[in-house]
Amino acid sequence: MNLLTFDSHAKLHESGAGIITGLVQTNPRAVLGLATGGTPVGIYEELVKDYRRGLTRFKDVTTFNLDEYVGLPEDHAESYRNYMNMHLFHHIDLPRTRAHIPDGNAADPEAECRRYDQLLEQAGQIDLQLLGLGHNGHIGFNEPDHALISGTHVVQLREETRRANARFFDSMEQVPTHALTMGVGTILKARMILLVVKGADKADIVHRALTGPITTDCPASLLQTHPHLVVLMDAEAGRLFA
Ligand SMILES: N[C@@H]1[C@@H](O)[C@H](O)[C@@H](COP(=O)(O)O)O[C@@H]1O
Repeated sequence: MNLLTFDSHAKLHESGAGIITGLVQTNPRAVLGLATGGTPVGIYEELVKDYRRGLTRFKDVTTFNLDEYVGLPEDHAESYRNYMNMHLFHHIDLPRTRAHIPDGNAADPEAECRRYDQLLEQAGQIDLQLLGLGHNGHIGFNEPDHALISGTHVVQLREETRRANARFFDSMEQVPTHALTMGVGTILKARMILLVVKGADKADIVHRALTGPITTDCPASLLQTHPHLVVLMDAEAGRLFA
C-alpha cells in the first residue's frame, strides 16, 4: 500500500490526474474504472487540462463507472451519467460507446447487472480503478453488510448514504433509495486501485479501513488485501496516519 498525503487539493488533484494520464500514455487502450461523488471532481478537471494540453488521448480507452442510481432519468442533474458527461466525457475524445455506466432505468435491473458484468468480462482486467470512500466505509455503493457481493448488483442505499448524498439534491425525498453498483470482487480484480480521500470527516473511516480489521462491516477494509493500492489523501483525511 502506498499512502500519499498532500498539503493542498491542487497538488492532490494534479497527482491523481498525473497517474491516470501516465497510464493512458503508456497504454492508450487502457481500461479505466471511474468514480463519482464530490471527491474526484478536481482530478477530472486536471485530466481534462492534460487532454487539452495534448498530453493524452482517450479515443482507444474504455471506461466503466462504479455505480448509478436507480430511477433517475439519464439527463437528471444528479444521475451519474450526467455527472460524468459534465465533468469528463463531454470534454475528451472518449467514444460514448466505450464509456460504460450501469443503466439505472433498465426495465430489468438484474438483467442489466448481468449485462454490465459481461461487458466487464469482455473488456478484460480494469487497469486502474479510481475510488472514493463513503463515511461508513462504502466503496462504489457496496454498503457495510454481513456479506458482500462480488459482481454488479442492485443495492438498497443506507440512510446515512442517502443523507450524505442529499446535499446534491433539493430534498432528502428526492435521493434515490436504490442503486446499481459494481461488486467488490470486480473492484479488487483491478490491476491498480487509486483511492482518493479528502476532508476531516473521513479521517476516522480511512484510518479504520486501512489499518483496522478486514471486515464486510467496512467494505473499504478489503482494499488492504490489494497488491497495488495507492491512496491519495489531503492532510485532514490523513491526520491519523502520522
Ligand atoms: N457512490 C458514491 C461513491 O462512489 C463515493 O465514493 C462516495 C463518497 O462520495 P463523496 O466523494 O461525495 O464524499 O459516496 C457516493 O455515494
